Amino acid sequence: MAQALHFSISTSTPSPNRAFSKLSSSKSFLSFPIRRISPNSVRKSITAVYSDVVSSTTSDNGTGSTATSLFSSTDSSGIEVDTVTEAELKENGFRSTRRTKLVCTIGPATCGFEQLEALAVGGMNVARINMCHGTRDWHRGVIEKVRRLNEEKGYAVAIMMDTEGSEIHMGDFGGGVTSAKAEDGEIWTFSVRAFDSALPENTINVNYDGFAEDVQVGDELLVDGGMVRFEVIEKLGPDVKCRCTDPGLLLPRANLTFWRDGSLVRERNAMLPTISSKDWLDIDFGIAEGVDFIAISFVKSAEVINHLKSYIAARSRGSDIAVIAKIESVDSLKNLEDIIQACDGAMVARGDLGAQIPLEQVPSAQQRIVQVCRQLNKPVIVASQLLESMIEYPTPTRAEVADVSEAVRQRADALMLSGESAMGQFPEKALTVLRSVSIRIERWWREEKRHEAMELPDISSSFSDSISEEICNSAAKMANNLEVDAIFVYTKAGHMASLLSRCRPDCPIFAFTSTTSVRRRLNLQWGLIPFRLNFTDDMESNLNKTFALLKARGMIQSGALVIAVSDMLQSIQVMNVP
Ligand SMILES: Nc1ncnc2c1ncn2[C@@H]1O[C@H](COP(=O)(O)OP(=O)(O)O)[C@@H](O)[C@H]1O
Ligand SMILES: C=C(OP(=O)(O)O)C(=O)O
Ligand SMILES: [K+]
Ligand SMILES: [Mg+2]
Repeated sequence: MAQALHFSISTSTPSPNRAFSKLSSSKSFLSFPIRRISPNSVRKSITAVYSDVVSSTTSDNGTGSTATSLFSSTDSSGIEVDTVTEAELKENGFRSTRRTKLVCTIGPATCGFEQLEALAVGGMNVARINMCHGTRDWHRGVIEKVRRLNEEKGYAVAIMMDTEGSEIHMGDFGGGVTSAKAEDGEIWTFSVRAFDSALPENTINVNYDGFAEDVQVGDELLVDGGMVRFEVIEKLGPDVKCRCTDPGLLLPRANLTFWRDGSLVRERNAMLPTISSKDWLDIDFGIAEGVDFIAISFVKSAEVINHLKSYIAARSRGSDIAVIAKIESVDSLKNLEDIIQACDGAMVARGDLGAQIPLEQVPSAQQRIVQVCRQLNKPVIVASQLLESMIEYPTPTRAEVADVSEAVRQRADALMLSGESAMGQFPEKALTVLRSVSIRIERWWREEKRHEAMELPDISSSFSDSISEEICNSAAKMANNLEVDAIFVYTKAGHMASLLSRCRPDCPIFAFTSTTSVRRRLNLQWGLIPFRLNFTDDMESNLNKTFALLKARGMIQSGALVIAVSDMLQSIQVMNVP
């Protein structure tokens, strides 16, 4: 098969601008010669066409839901983008758009339509529902409201369903009790008994039947990774009596770990399946509801991810639910590379991770997970306790702001709120803190011109993929060197968009996709501004159409310098907006 690369230059109407002076004065920013076709030409479009690839690249599986946003329902040839991004682009231009994505856990504090809308306005890209809590009907209600929000108001908020996993945790308190305080020295009973009426005082239900057998007198029992600690003092049949050694607040369904002689007791845990029978029912629910992401708790190995992916593929033909591996156990760290390779994205689930490894090792684990994900081109979310104090207080601690900054500086794809948005008193304020800290840090490194020199390994498995990868690496580098205003990528399944995101360029990446579900999924990835747009294989007409639509809405201005990349034509073009 002939696999030739052809480079061509196209020309268009002259207009004096920055690009021209840059292009004509630059030494040679590309390794191949650029032939001037017309001395008058100002717009140069350098196109590398690899024709054999056109048909074999990404196929558009799944048509996605037929979104009828207010902005497009009257005109199928229109462009769909959310009002927040539109306003941001109009007011601040390209460079100031936020690159780090934001995930909010939805709970009682945020499950109303107006509350969800306020989060969307505040920059929520993904709504997470945690199947540890609430009923399926409750979660269905949230999904419906997010869908309605997307359809009525033009958002593309994606839904992530997080499974419970089969780790050991406390039950609900019953009787509408939402928390309990354990005081120093108090005796509490942890029981596997099935209580038919209200729980006796200072009693906690444990979900794992083997609990009373597994623990030993003298063991240390950690609630929620050490937020509250107990010492086991006596075993009485199904009841385990414990003395509180570190007081604190007990929350329903908090995770339990037990430690013996300073190490985590894991033998029995290891026999529990990663995906429990309840999780499978929740997964069926997620597939039926068409969620965008399914996050799997306590992943131990790549096999479980592969298993789930083939299950989803068989169950939902053509759907593109992405599987997110939660890295929150010792085993998941041991098998990190294999797990990341197998999944579609990962979460640094610091809550449980901090209960399984010493706390002082969590930051280096986070750094490693973020780096491996970036190298293997999988989106990564940094989660848990980012703004924990904001569950109760309207301002974050300085330490929390520093932690958020560090995750942004590591160029994680996304930051996540848990309790802060699910049941805290200041969900919108917490989101505002994530947003403003992200924007500030991102601006800072652009001002300092800190391009990151991370070694990105080749990850392609075919020659065609290698071309896409090289094009994206080059386009991102060109974008930085030429200081372009934006990269445009026309992408069917989102692959080219994610390869560009992986390079973390200085400018935003406008990702145009014809599929609503792909648009939602791209919402999790760093630096991507996903638009839904019908486009063809004719790049010239795609670009003209895009420029016209974006200009009409005031989202770009004439003269802006843009690099366009496409996965149909495998091309790079540099041009000014006419
Ligand atoms: N669907 C829900 N219904 C009720 N409470 C919830 C729900 N989702 C989350 N929460 C509350 O928010 C807290 C933080 O959420 P999250 O971090 O997702 O769970 P967990 O603390 O179990 O790891 C939970 O402990 C719980 O109190
Ligand atoms: C995000 C986490 O998982 P969950 O909230 O489901 O425990 C975590 O442990 O940090
Ligand atoms: K969970
Ligand atoms: Mg967890």
